[in-house]
Amino acid sequence: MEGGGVDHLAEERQKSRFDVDEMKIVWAGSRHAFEVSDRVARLVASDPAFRKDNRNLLSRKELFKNTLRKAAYAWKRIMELRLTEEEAAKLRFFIDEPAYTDLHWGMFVPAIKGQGTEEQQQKWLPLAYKMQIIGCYAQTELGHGSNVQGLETTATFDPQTDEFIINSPTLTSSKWWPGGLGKVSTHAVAYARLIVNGQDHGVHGFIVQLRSLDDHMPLPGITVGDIGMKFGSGAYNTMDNGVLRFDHVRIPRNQMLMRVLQVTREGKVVQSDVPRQLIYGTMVYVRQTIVSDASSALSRAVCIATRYSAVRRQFGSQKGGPETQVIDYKTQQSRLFPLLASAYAFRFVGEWLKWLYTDVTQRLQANDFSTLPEAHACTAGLKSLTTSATADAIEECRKLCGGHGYLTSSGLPELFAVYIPACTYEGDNTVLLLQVARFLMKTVSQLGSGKQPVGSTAYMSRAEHLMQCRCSAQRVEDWLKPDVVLEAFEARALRMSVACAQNLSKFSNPEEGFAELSADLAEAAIAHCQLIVVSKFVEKLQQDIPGQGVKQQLQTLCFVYSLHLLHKHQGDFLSTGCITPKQASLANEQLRSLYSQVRPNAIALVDAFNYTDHYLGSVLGRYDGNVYPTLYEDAWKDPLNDSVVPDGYHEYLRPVLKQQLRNARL
Ligand SMILES: CCCCCCCCCCCCCCCCCCCCCCC/C=C/C(=O)SCCNC(=O)CCNC(=O)[C@H](O)C(C)(C)COP(=O)(O)OP(=O)(O)OC[C@H]1O[C@@H](n2cnc3c(N)ncnc32)[C@H](O)[C@@H]1OP(=O)(O)O
Ligand SMILES: Cc1cc2nc3c(=O)[nH]c(=O)nc-3n(C[C@H](O)[C@H](O)[C@H](O)COP(=O)(O)OP(=O)(O)OC[C@H]3O[C@@H](n4cnc5c(N)ncnc54)[C@H](O)[C@@H]3O)c2cc1C
Repeated sequence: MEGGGVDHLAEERQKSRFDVDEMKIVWAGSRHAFEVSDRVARLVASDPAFRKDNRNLLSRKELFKNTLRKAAYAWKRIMELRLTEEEAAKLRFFIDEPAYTDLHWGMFVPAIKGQGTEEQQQKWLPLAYKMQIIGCYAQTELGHGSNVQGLETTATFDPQTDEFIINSPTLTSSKWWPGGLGKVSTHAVAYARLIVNGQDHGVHGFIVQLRSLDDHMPLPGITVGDIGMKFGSGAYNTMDNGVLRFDHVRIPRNQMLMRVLQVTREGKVVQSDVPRQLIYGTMVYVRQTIVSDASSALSRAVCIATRYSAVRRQFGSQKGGPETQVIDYKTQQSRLFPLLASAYAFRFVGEWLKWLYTDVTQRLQANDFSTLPEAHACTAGLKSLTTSATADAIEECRKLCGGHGYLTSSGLPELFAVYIPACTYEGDNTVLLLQVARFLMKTVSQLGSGKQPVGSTAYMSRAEHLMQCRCSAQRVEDWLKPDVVLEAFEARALRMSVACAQNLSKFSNPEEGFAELSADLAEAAIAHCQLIVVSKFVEKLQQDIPGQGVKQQLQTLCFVYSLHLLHKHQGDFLSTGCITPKQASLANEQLRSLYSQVRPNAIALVDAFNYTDHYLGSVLGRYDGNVYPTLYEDAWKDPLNDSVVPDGYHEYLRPVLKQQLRNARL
């Protein structure tokens, strides 16, 4: 992608045995998606307004103002260039800076679309689309985040005035965390307990104006501000996560989002035939997008670590020749290549999840709610699995880059700091796994009742076979048979779920049992989610994939992903009797051989992500591999090097040195 100087990785690029340009298209999802992405990436990289290499040097105030500037400029460019929604989303992606716009477009707008009536959508969406109002998603409170039903903010209907009174009755009911709330949003979709005639109808969404559209001052009864610095110096501090308190704020009745439940002028509460879980619908949408984001963050870290591993040399010089590239160490390969394979695996499962989400949305519009539980379980489970794996992987990539990985200029510390809250926001990952476990226990309990499991649990319909089958792998090559691998993952997932269900049945109180067994249940949920990822990778390979050697590379990566998981979790596979110790050892032998096949293609496989140097933001991951001179030059740019003798020398250093001198003389 980058052009110019000497390419230190040219030799590596020549080693590859597949058509990188075709792989770029597979990675992007289609030729059209590739072209859009490539064009917008170049647009951002070439515009100095989107410079980001100074983020760590700015104070919080400067950083935030800089983000406001970028967002305004981005919006201006979107208008000037008449960018489509797809192009605007790519623009945001390559600008690579969390901002209030994420919550406006990613949660406020979808909440109104998903939970508002036609009339409400017609009123609010045009304003939001033109950014004449800016909104956030104010659900979490100081006292409750995971337990949404435990929220304390109230929305009490006043029949006299046809209004709701929004109130924060306690300190713990203060809204806490919503992005874009602290300093920017003019409006919020705020979640509050609906109280009508003294009766509590649970949590619902309300559109509340927070700030004046004239001078941006908070409206009467509103207390609002930023919650303070977060992990890392630049990182997520570009976002104004906020605190919000309501003191009996009045809003018109028609600002309650009423697709699920209506409150009439007379104060009658009318339940529509839409299930109340739709109130959680925005979270389902965002969890789905987070899975695709995981493959982006992971591929970015892997790209940096892979390129640098090919540049970096340590030990092994023969007769004064060059030392060994660290990428040639088997330990480096066994740590790095599964992460490379995971990036591709998450990409494909993300594509599938997007399809599933689109499908469920279309069904919901036609009042078919049957696939909602499946969509919830898949989005929750895959969000949890992919974000946990990605957060761990970014840190692993830092370690794979040795000492230089710890430098800000490697790009990895900031990526880590920005990424890790994904394990918490949109649902704590453990809480989400337990949602999947509930879904699995329900499915297992219905086996044999005549109700056929469908979708991601369809494999459970072969329970009789999967509970007793023995893995057929007898030779190393057998682990390259998709059916053999898939069956091992299916049997493991089912047996772990069934074991949990059997243990649960020993408890007279199911909720007590669920709490007691929750650690095992979370593991069963992970096994199920890993199976989904493996099976979607295998399905991807059944498609027609053009390009010389492209499909073969993907096959290799698919087996690296699967066999690496099998090796890592071999305790599960062995204890459930899905494979024997001998078969585990054969699988590991196959894995080693696959690493050797990945090695010559590694650089080309990360080039296929088509990341610009601007987006990567890493000296170690530069396309041309020209790492050392750039590291050296960059060091001198640090403000500490502005003066040869540091500020503070005369006050704090010289006296100490002089003191030592006197002591030494004594
Ligand atoms: C400078 C740059 C400028 C660029 C400018 C460019 C401008 C233009 C750009 C345009 C494009 C931009 C695009 C941006 C896109 C960005 C994407 C967004 C980014 C997101 C950032 C993240 C911010 C974070 C936000 C948040 O965190 S919001 C808060 C999230 N909170 C949670 O997730 C809470 C977790 N808790 C829960 O979900 C629930 O409470 C619970 C499920 C854990 C428990 O709930 P409850 O107690 O009610 O439930 P039960 O366990 O009893 O279950 C009851 C039944 O309901 C089912 N259920 C539960 N949840 C759901 C669900 N979600 N859907 C369906 N069904 C659900 C259960 O299964 C139970 O069912 P059953 O009864 O059948 O068993
Ligand atoms: C960067 C960031 C941005 C955010 N943006 C927004 C936003 O825009 N809007 C918004 O409304 N919110 C936002 N949030 C809030 C976020 O959604 C919550 O923090 C998240 O849902 C987790 O909830 P919690 O903080 O209550 O965690 P807790 O539930 O208090 O979790 C603490 C610990 O308890 C464990 N735990 C909790 N319940 C259970 C259980 N039932 N079983 C087992 N273990 C359990 C968890 O696993 C965790 O280890 C944001 C958060 C962050 C960090």
